[in-house]
Amino acid sequence: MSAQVIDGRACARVLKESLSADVSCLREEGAAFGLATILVGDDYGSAAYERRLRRLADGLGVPYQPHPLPTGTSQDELIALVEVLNDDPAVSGILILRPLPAHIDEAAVFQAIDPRNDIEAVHPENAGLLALGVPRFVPSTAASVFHLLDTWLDLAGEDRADFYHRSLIVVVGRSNNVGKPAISLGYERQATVESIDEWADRTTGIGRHTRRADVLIVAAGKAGLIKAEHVSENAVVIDVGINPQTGPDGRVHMVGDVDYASVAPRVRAITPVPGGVGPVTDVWLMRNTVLAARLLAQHPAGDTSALPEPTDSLVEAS
Ligand SMILES: Nc1nc(=O)c2c([nH]1)NC[C@@H]1CN(c3ccc(C(=O)N[C@@H](CCC(=O)O)C(=O)O)cc3)C=[N+]21
Repeated sequence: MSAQVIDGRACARVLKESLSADVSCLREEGAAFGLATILVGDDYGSAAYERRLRRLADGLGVPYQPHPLPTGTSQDELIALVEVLNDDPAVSGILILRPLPAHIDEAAVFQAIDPRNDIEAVHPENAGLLALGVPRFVPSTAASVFHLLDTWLDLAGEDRADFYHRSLIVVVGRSNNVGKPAISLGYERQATVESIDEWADRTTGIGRHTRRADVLIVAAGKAGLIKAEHVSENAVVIDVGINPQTGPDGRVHMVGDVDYASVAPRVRAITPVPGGVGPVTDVWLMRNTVLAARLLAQHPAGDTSALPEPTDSLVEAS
């Protein structure tokens, strides 16, 4: 039996339609909104992602400001740009692409973002709210992982609450932008959550942990890390990895952290790369940009003493 393929592109199309309606609403209301991205240097994955966002913003009619900066940009210059964007009424969401060059202290830059514009929840206030289970913004990649899971459960006729409640979710990778938020979202669903990284068990290997997973979320950034021997037959596998790899034809293409050819025939369901988590992430970021506009409309610039209480309506679509 081969796994069910969880179709990220189809899922993204549905999200995009409802987002289109939200964008029209914002326009009618005359609300200012838009996405600003900052890309320092020329990281391959970040540049590819930035191009995707540019196209999507265009297609949806979301005003888009790209800010490409040279690798040598200083931390002070970067923070100065963030402060300009914080005060720009035409910017509701700010995305700083990672990784930043080594001479820049990421945490210092993230702290400079106005929490109301912080659509990836990298500012300590928003990261803290997420960890406490009352998120203002849910970071787009982790949000997409659980949106795909929720949607697949509905299609499979599984009761969401019951499924999560009896499931062990194993998250491979502990990054601030994917692994840690995914753990929080798993907790929120009352699942049992285990967090490991690729070094979790140098002597016995990661299989001892991953083989027990009902849901395996892989965000380690290592091509082909998860092979058939690492998964159980009932597992639902979500592959967050997007690793550039040069094919025999000399062209670069993206591969996941899961060795799809060996794993897919063995498990219950799996997301492909490309066409899995990635396309949903793109749309979710736009969605957060629209949510940020609503938040800003309620609390205009200068009103920093009264940051809004996070509410459910600003967090989850369904
Ligand atoms: N602060 C920050 N947040 C990020 O979320 C972030 C980042 N920095 N830096 C770069 C990586 C990369 N990333 C991608 C997201 C979607 C696709 C995507 O949609 N990929 C398509 C196409 C892949 C292909 O080209 O074959 C797919 O998976 O189907 C790709 C890459 C987000 N990143």
